[in-house]
Amino acid sequence: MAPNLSKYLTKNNAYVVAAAATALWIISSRSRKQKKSSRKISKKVEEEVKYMITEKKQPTKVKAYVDKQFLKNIIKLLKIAIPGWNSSEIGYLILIAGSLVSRSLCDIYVIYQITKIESALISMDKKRFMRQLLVYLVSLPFISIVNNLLKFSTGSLRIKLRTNMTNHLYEEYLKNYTYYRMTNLDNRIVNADQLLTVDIDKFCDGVTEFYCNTTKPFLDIAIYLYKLNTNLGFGTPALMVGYLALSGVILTNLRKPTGPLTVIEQKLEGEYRHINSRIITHAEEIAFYQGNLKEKSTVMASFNKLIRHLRKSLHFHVLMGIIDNIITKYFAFFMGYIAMAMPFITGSHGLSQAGQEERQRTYYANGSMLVRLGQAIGRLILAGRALTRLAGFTVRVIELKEVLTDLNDGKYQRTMVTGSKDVKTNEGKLIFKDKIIKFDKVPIVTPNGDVLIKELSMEVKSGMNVLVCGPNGAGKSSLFRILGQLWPLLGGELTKPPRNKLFYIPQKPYMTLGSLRDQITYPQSRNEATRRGCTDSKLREYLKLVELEYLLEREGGFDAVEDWLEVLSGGEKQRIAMARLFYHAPQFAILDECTSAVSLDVEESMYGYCRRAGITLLTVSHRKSLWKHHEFVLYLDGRGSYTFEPIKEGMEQFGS
Ligand SMILES: Nc1ncnc2c1ncn2[C@@H]1O[C@H](COP(=O)(O)OP(=O)(O)OP(=O)(O)O)[C@@H](O)[C@H]1O
Repeated sequence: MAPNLSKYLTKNNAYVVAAAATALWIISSRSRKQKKSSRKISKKVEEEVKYMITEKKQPTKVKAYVDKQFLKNIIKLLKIAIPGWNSSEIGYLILIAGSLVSRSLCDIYVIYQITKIESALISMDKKRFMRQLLVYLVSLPFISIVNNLLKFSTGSLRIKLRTNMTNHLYEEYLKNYTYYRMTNLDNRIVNADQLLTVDIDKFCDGVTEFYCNTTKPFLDIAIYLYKLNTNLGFGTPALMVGYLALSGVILTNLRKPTGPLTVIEQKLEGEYRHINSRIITHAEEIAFYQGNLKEKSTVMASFNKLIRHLRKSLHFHVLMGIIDNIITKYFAFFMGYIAMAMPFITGSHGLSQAGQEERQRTYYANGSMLVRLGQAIGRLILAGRALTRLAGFTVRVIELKEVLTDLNDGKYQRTMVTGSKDVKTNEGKLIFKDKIIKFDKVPIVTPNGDVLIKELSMEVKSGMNVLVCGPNGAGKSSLFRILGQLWPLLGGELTKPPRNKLFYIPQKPYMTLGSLRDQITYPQSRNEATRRGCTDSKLREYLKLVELEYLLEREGGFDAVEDWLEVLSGGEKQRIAMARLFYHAPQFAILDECTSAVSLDVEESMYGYCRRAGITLLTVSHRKSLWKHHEFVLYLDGRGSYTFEPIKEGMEQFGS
């Protein structure tokens, strides 16, 4: 067991080591100089390029330690990931423990079997040697199956945990308008995509890894302690366990920065991904502006920030790795020798009476077990490292979970523009009633707390189209965000039809992933459309009304699947949105400058159809041509005042 190191201490070896160390020192000092100058440049670029919304926030200290709070948080998350005591997840946990026990037992069996083979060999007993070798050979497939059973159970558990977490969080995220509110009303979470995809996965990986890394060593330690205690007495294993406890405490304290480093790493990864995805989304606009160099500087600033952090993290991990190695590997061996020597030196357990061969056999069998005990202790201490990293992911996922819960309860948190007041949420009264929209002293306030209109009162009955106009930034879209329940109702009383009877067509047309049919029936699926009794010939009629029938021939029918946001022109997308409106035929429709790219004659026929179909329109538009389709006009002056009156002959018409 004892390695003989002195044989390596030769003069030639000393020269080689000294030369290697000098070369290493020269290379590392050169690269340090280069890194310093490149870091200076990248830091300068970074300071010039301000790109993330969070940079407005006060820097907060990240707390992600293995402490009481971590325990509370992880229990909360595990309750989601493991739905109950009789769930399949518990089954997998038991299966993992079972396969770990079997693996440890297999290891012990292999130790004994090899000792028996060696003993037969030393005794020159050919028959016994062949028999033991055969027994060993026969047992090999079984041992291999046991080892891979562990792989299967850990893999399955990981998938199960991820599925449960993802289902739960998406359920919350895509409930009502939470996904909208997370980015528009609350600014605690910046890159929800990173959290929902990567961080959840890493959290589940961390949990599974930690469970395996601790269960196996725990079981190993229990089994080996029992065996060693019976073979060599209490002193030997007790010394090792004492060592485990002490080194665990020291390392947990030294590793404290791992959690916060992980949180920052994931945040920076999220920022970097977000900036990259923006380039993909807005490739055409950037290309027309030839904005590649500007985009490159932004993306590189984000990348450099990430790399600087990763480098800092790497230095910390390397340093910790050195300490970990010393404590968990080399010093553990040192302690192992002392523990093993105890019964031999003191002569306890009758070893002084035993013969040379018996002492040798005891040494090999127990020595191997002690090595494995040392390894198990080392692994347990190293599992602490995974735990500190898991603390980082736990902070990220729990923050997402808490923000989702808050948003679903109507609670928002936002860093306010200096000087603005905190926004109180949902203090107004919402009444659902068919065929009427009535604002009664409703304040129009932005999520930043800026009051656009102190109190708005107006009543729109079915059949009375309203044109909404006013300068940019007056609050036209904001008014509809409150009507559409995206923004909170802060006061007064709002009467409106239920959500499904009010349809909103935004300034930027949205096309979903899917077929041409899906674009018209969005957000309803094909099955829902069929259930409603909608046929393809009806859909063709809607396309004809907006003069898009040619798309059917061009794209290959209603089932054609394309990236419609890319394939269709601006005007075509707006016309599809109108066809969508005809399909849904709501009581009221809000048209927020959604026909700006549509030609006048098509616009004319679209408004005519809405009138015939009994869809009441609230239109935001700067086009004079639309006045004739409306009975009332709401004018917001941009300074906090408004007028709401019927459109009369000879009235001054705003717009172009
Ligand atoms: N999510 C938001 N958070 C904070 N402020 C916002 C938000 N959305 C809009 N605002 C602000 O509210 C004000 C009104 O915006 P709104 O979009 O309602 O204007 P609008 O009258 O529709 O303008 P336009 O004619 O340019 O579309 C603007 O000053 C805008 O900056």
